[in-house]
Amino acid sequence: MGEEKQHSIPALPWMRDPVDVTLSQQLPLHSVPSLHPKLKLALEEMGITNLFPVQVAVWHETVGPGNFDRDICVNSPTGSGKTLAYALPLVQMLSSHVTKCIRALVVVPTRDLALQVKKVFDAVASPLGLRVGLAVGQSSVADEISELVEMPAREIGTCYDPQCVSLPRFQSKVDILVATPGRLMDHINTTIGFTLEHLYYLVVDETDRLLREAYQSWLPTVLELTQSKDDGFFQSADSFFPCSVGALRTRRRCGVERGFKDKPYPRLAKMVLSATLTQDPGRLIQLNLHHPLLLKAGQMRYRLPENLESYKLICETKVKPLYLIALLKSLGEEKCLVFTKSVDSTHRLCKLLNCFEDLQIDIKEYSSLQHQRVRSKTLNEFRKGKFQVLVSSDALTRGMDVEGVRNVINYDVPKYIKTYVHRAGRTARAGHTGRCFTLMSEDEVGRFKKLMRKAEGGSCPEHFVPSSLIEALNTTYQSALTKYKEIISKTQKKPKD
Ligand SMILES: Nc1ncnc2c1ncn2[C@@H]1O[C@H](COP(=O)(O)OP(=O)(O)OP(=O)(O)O)[C@@H](O)[C@H]1O
Repeated sequence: MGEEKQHSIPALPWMRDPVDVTLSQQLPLHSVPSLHPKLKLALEEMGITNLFPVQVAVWHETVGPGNFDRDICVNSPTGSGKTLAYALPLVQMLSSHVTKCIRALVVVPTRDLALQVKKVFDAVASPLGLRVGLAVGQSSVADEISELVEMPAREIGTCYDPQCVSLPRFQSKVDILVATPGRLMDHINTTIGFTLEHLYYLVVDETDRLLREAYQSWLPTVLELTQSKDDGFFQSADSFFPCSVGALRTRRRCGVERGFKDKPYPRLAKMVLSATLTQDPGRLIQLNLHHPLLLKAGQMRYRLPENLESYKLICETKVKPLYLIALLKSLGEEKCLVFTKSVDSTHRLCKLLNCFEDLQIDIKEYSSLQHQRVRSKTLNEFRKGKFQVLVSSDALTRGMDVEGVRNVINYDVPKYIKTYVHRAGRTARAGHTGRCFTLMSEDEVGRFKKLMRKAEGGSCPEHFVPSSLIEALNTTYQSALTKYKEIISKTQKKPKD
């Protein structure tokens, strides 16, 4: 709740004077200073001709004159291109010195998001000879390990006892690791040969979400593991098996710490990003940021995408499904994402919608109750346009980039502006247009208006569905309701003893 409070002046001094990203212009690739020709080519193959403002600003602070002297915090709208904003400088900076060890770690909150981020990295990293790995628990641990760590050939008589004089040499197979916190911790705790000792860069995407949930203390663990050898942490040989680059001393970027009279010290360079970056000092302190620089879009704390139109649709609660169907019908064949308040509501709504006769709209459910494989399959089919409407709880709100989603519908009014920002942000991405409709009763209008005032671009006129459409669907709705109630009562009937 505390985080949702509107702080007009952030408590942290460095947050009060941000670089306004909206003042940067898009930049054609040929004008991007120092852009590696292979990276330029890779971007062109992705259909990218210009860098977006946030990408230009981050480039300037990392590869450009900023020289990554400060840790970078990015607060820019959904769909503004934050993934490439960090992927491009990381890939360019890592490509100058090729050695196989994990030198960049990107942590994201969910598996589907990690898969999406890896895809972006693959497109730009492989042309520069860099490999990207995944630690997300999509496959078995053994399969994942075999993709990440090169096992030493076992010779007769060798053992993996750390006390043993001739230690086996493990080697990382990847340069960049995209991970979710849970599986990352599994590898840290149990995978022999997995080390973050050589990490230069740490990216925490969807920072506010990741900082809210501690996930077995992943962040303090990563920070501790990547501390300078001078701190003595790595001097205990029995904590880790060395990798083949063990002799190579990681030369991280130097930062000049105040109070140490220009004495440089090795530091892990960090980038943290979100469309709704927390301002809570208690949360941000966990990141141990080095003279952080805030790159922010616009004046207000929350900003909606420029080409997003928000509408409210007022109806009585008991006829919400009918209005939803009428709205979906009126939107024709456009791809829509419908958000509900919970996993249960998603399931119930989907069941009810599928009781409508002759609806001629394909509707599927995406929920955390489903097995990951089912979820990923549903998402892939939705991406490919195999069905039109996906109903989801907030499991899908963060970061997911599905091409062609023209409409987002809030079946339930979001409680917080952050939730609205992330849900609505599944459309109107990368400069495209999009609409977000929120269904609500008269009673909810006041609270919703108050909520929307917290976001830049939060004007929200009323949308009307033609009453003729509502009337035409009413009979079908009544029979769908009856059918739905029958199904529910059947499933709830307990078997007799
Ligand atoms: N320079 C560019 N030119 C054209 N398209 C781009 C460019 N950069 C990114 N995109 C596209 O914009 C879309 C949104 O990018 P991305 O997913 O990185 O946004 P985001 O800011 O991380 O959003 P969110 O906050 O929702 O995670 C993607 O489809 C991506 O391919």
